[in-house]
Amino acid sequence: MVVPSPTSMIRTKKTKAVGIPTIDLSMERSELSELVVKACEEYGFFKVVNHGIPKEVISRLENEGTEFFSKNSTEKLQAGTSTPFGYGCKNIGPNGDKGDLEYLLLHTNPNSISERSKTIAKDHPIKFSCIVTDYIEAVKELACEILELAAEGLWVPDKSSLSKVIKDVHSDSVLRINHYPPVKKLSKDNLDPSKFQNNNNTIGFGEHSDPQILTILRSNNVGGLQISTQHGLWIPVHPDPNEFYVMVGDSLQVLTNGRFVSVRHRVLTNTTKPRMSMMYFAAPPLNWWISPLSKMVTAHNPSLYKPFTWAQYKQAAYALRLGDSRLDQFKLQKQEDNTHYHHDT
Ligand SMILES: C=C1C[C@]23C[C@@]1(O)CC[C@H]2[C@@]12CCC[C@@](C)(C(=O)O1)[C@H]2[C@@H]3C(=O)O
Ligand SMILES: O=C(O)CCC(=O)C(=O)O
Ligand SMILES: [Fe+2]
Repeated sequence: MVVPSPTSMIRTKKTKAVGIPTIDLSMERSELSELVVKACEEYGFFKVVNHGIPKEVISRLENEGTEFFSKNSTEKLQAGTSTPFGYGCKNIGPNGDKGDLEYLLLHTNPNSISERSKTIAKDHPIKFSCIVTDYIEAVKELACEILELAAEGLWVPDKSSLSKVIKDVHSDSVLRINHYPPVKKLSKDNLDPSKFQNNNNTIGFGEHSDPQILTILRSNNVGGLQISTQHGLWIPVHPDPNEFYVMVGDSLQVLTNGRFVSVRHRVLTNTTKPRMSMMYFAAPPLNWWISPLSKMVTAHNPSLYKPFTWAQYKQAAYALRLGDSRLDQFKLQKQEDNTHYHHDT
């Protein structure tokens, strides 16, 4: 069932109610797949309930995050600075983007996790590594389930055409744990009403879309996340520590030939409480080609994008600023005959 969550309901100037869809995964499959497609088309964002991920899998990772971020900065820096993996503070990405946060960015490859665990959790690396791996396995399953429902709802002949990409052992998926300390100070910047709707807050994580296929997000009970509608209206997302939010990434927008939209989002900091969020960014292997699924391309609906590999897209993303529309450089001109750019599925 898609229900607008009351706390995220806001009214536009036209007094139209907008609410973030909530999808109950215990529902009947054919109905579910339609709801997933609808939410991905309208918002590129939805909440899932009855996801089946045990509470302990989530709380163990949350406790590890709390323990890590409560260390002093010298200790945290010993985890290795984010280039791109490791510990980062204030700096987001390589091009000068700043946020009021600190984070741990980990590749989901098991060898990479066990290596990083030795510096992140020096006194219990094996336990840390198991907790991170268990969480990743659980959210990967959830991401696959959602991608299979999406494929079913789109009537793609091979239901696993999207999920198999992130199940691949060479998948380039990433886990990020963000910690936003409370920010009280009012700077000149956040008094500019053209920039932010809530001028009591500073930007924790600037506006952007995620480049990957799908993001599975979970946070503690502290809000701050906002999503942008396709009309540019910012909607606050109510925090729910027991549930997950799903975001369509740029790559899924391309795979569906623009039918699904990657959601632009940002985080405003809280003035009193720290926010902690965990994101699993489901990505293909580096050498994997991203282009619209053949089912999504017809003579009337030609391909909107030039094919590119995930490595090429990542390179483009890392060359740009956080908020840049990095898909623009892969868009095809409308008049070109581009029906042949698609995957054979
Ligand atoms: C400024 C940047 C940070 C980012 C890489 C980028 O150059 C542009 C995209 C950013 C983003 C957003 C989603 C999660 C993330 C890990 C990713 O893959 O792309 C971040 C990158 C990052 O924080 O390093
Ligand atoms: O911290 C959050 O809630 C979202 C952060 C985010 O968008 C990101 O890390 O890509
Ligand atoms: Fe994001």
